Amino acid sequence: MKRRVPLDDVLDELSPKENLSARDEALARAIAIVTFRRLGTLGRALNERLNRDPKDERLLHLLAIGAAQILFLDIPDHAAVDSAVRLAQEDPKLHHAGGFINAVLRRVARERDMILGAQESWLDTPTWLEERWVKQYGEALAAKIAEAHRSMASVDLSVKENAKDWAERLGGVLLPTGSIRLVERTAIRDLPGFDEGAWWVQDAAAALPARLLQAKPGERIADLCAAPGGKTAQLAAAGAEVLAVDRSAKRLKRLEENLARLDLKAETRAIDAEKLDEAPFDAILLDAPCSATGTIRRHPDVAWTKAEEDIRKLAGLQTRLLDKAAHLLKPGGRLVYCTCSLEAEEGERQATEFLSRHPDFKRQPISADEIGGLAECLTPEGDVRTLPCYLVSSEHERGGLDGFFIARFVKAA
Ligand SMILES: C[S@@+](CC[C@H](N)C(=O)[O-])C[C@H]1O[C@@H](n2cnc3c(N)ncnc32)[C@H](O)[C@@H]1O
Repeated sequence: MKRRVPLDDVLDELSPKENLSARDEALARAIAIVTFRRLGTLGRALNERLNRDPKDERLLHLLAIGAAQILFLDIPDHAAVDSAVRLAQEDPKLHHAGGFINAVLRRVARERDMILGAQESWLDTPTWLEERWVKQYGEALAAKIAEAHRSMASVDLSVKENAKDWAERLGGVLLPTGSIRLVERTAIRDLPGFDEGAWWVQDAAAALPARLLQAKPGERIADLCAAPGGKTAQLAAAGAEVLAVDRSAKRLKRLEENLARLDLKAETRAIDAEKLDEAPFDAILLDAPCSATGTIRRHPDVAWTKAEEDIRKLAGLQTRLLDKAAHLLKPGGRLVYCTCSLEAEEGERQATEFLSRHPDFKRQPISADEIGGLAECLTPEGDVRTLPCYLVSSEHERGGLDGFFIARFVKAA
């Protein structure tokens, strides 16, 4: 959080060094994720139970991860307390703090019901994001977004074909948008169809942009920010000849591995899309880099590692990539722009400003039928705006959608 590095990157760096087993790594990840998800609740619970402000930051961190396990994970209280005390004892600066940690965490365990009973919608959201979302979505909807971020996201799959059959085989639910939602938590690699590459993990909202591009067999399509390749896979599965571009060679390698498992083909190019020089394409998908505030359910660290200035910088990059995409498109070609952000600067505003900069482009409004009838996800302009509090169903414990903005444009013939 201090270095403002995404949790996944930190864990990727630490796991090999610490030589963790897969089980321990999964536990470490779960503890870190829930600590970020409930950081506000944890901070308040601890503050109210500390009669002095601990000077040592690491002491606070140990208390927070201990309290996160006690309050939100299926870990016995004594194990959570013990591991926090042991970690303190191994630290020369904190070895004297064992008794204090023990007392505070045992009190958290005793007062669990009181802590969990007093939950306000906004407690786990940084103020700067709360202010933005209230301004953009209004008080009531914004509070629902904040509440949705408290729950884990569901696991959704995109299939190459026969979605209905696969939903049955996997014991999942076929969503109106065509994705399969898994009802029970399971190890993905052990599920039928993984080894044969019949499906891939992709949030139901993330599956919409490529579908809305309506790729046809043989069309030449550029996916300008392609890795790790969920959308490239959809375009290739539809029979298009895809050029998958990404600035990161490392992420593009993951895309290649993913496509190999799925037995799908695409040409790949590790290059900054702003520098791409190619003959014009029939269609372009631009899933631009963004603040990712639409994925906070999956990556709760985003809320605490991103800042307002990131949104400004990323919006500038999105604008440049949109202009580049406009240039790379054939007359009559289609462009789908999307970001997994809840912020208007990265979505609605980009679309409006793009149309005023490019009079040769028109918006091609999206209809409810194209997104499984989810009319609540359509803006008055005909763009798509999904939110984590949409598509929640009582049939399965976990619901929701990643927060995406999607607009579709056509270049004049
Ligand atoms: C939102 S992710 C793409 C996710 C991907 N479309 C999918 O569905 O799996 C954005 C990607 O853009 C890449 N990126 C960022 N800036 C770029 C640039 N200037 N040119 C090309 N790729 C870029 C990042 O490396 C990252 O992989």
